[in-house]
Amino acid sequence: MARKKIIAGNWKMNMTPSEAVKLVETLKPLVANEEVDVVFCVPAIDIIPVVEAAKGTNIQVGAENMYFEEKGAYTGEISPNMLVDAGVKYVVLGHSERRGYFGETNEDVNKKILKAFEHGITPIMCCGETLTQREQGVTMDFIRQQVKVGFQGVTADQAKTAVIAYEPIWAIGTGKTATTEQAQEVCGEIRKCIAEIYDDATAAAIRIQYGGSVNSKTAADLFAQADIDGGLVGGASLKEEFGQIVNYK
Ligand SMILES: O=C(CO)COP(=O)(O)O
Repeated sequence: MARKKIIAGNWKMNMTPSEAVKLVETLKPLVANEEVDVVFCVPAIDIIPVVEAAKGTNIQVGAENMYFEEKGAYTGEISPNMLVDAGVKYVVLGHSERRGYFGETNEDVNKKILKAFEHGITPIMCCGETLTQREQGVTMDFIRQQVKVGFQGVTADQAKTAVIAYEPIWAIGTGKTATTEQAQEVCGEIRKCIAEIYDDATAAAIRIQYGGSVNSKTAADLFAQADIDGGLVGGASLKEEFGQIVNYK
């Protein structure tokens, strides 16, 4: 069965709650497309107003992070239950900004992925290499490790529903999109890695996005690649352009 494309916006640390509601109102008619899954991953404080503003539309709401404990003395963190109760369906985990600025390890990401599944939230696990790693030819070794550790203890049935976002760090926020060939090559390798960990059926079901300076000009070519099932979009998800990306065909 063909995989349904999933096109997600990652707002990062942008949009106050009132700005968020305005943006949803603007984008609502533009992102209408039942053929793809449309997800807005928004800052924690925007989740409740965005869920409310998106009611009755095809927009699903995601979080940008989540903690791996159920509750308790973890000042500043957000639990899976809180997200579920607020109406969240997806959570971005292991974004390179969280790994880079906040020290998240593959092991942390793994704990979060397991917790997300336990609560019925679909993880969007990010992976991707730095420019130095690409130049050194260790891109796939690095990503394989991120995927292997990230998915430790995840069952095949869970993995089938997961989303992996391949985001080369050198392409994030730089305006430098990976070429379609580069993006397809790595996404194809990630799918092979899933086949090795699980089996062909799991590899065929899991959705793999590309992220890194995706825009309305590059989306169609990227999303037409055999192993690219959509995108994780930063900057362009905050603009009307996101409507063109969702309706890339
Ligand atoms: O990090 C990204 C999405 O998670 C990509 O961000 P940009 O689309 O702004 O490059």
